[in-house]
Amino acid sequence: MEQSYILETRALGHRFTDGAAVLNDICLQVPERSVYGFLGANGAGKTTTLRLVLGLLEKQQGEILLFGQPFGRNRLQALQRIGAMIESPSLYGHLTATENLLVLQKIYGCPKERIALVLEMVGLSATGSKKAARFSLGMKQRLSIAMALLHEPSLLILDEPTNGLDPNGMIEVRELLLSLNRKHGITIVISSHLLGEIEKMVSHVGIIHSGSLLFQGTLAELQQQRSAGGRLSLYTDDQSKTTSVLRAMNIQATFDGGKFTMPMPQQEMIAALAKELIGSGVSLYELSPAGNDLEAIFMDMITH
Ligand SMILES: Nc1ncnc2c1ncn2[C@@H]1O[C@H](COP(=O)(O)OP(=O)(O)OP(=O)(O)O)[C@@H](O)[C@H]1O
Repeated sequence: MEQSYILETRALGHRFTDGAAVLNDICLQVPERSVYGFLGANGAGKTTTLRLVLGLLEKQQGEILLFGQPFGRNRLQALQRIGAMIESPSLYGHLTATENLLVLQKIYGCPKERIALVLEMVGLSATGSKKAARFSLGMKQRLSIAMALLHEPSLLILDEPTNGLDPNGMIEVRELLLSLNRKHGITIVISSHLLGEIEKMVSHVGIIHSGSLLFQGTLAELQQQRSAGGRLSLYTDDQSKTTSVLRAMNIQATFDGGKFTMPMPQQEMIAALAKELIGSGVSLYELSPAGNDLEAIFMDMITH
């Protein structure tokens, strides 16, 4: 059975006036109830893609499908089901959290009760008469997310919501998004230029570089892709004895920065290597995958 996507783009392309193409053939596939991390360095094309998806930029090339329907035809119905935060949050600094939400509630015409509900969802119920201008950046981000949630969207599109946050603020936003996804079943598309910031919350990843999608799949698939070409790192107390053991076992390794690295051997070979080293009186400090974290995968993909 063909998988259905809550958001799909087909061969999406874009070029700003007089400029070179900034998006080429972007085919995003965002499964329902996923947390989709849209990753790319500054200028890769994330914001442009998301603006096109939200109809904030006029589509030039390709197709956009939202909730299984072509975007152009069902624009308003689709937008009513999407909450978005593109670039920095725009809040009224002289108003409280509730007052900021009241402004939007009147525009959307949604029930007033939603205000207390979304404040609860983002953990801002207790901010009372405090004006938004006096909120921390993390609180401002959460208020913006509350605003995006007011009309009960089933898809949330957030452009770099952790930008500029300190580690605590990032954890706050991450936990909030995870609970929105798990408890309320909201599909989330979140863009970031830092994989480390979002890898703990995403189920799917799309990596964009210079306007082209380099990878798309589950987080596990991304990790597998890396392990296939992975390396093993070895750190011992005795370089010369270790070199002899490696030679005797016919393992090609390089020595750099106090550690040996080698192409990832089969599991049995790793066990045999550990046994041989210990048997030769070598102290084994570390035997682990090298450069296998997601940040390394990401850097590897965008530099090759
Ligand atoms: N209004 C515009 N006019 C001309 N070029 C633009 C415009 N907006 C973006 N660009 C260019 O399009 C490319 C993609 O920009 P975009 O903002 O989509 O990247 P991004 O991945 O969101 O990066 P960032 O993380 O810096 O926001 C960049 O080269 C950018 O300079």
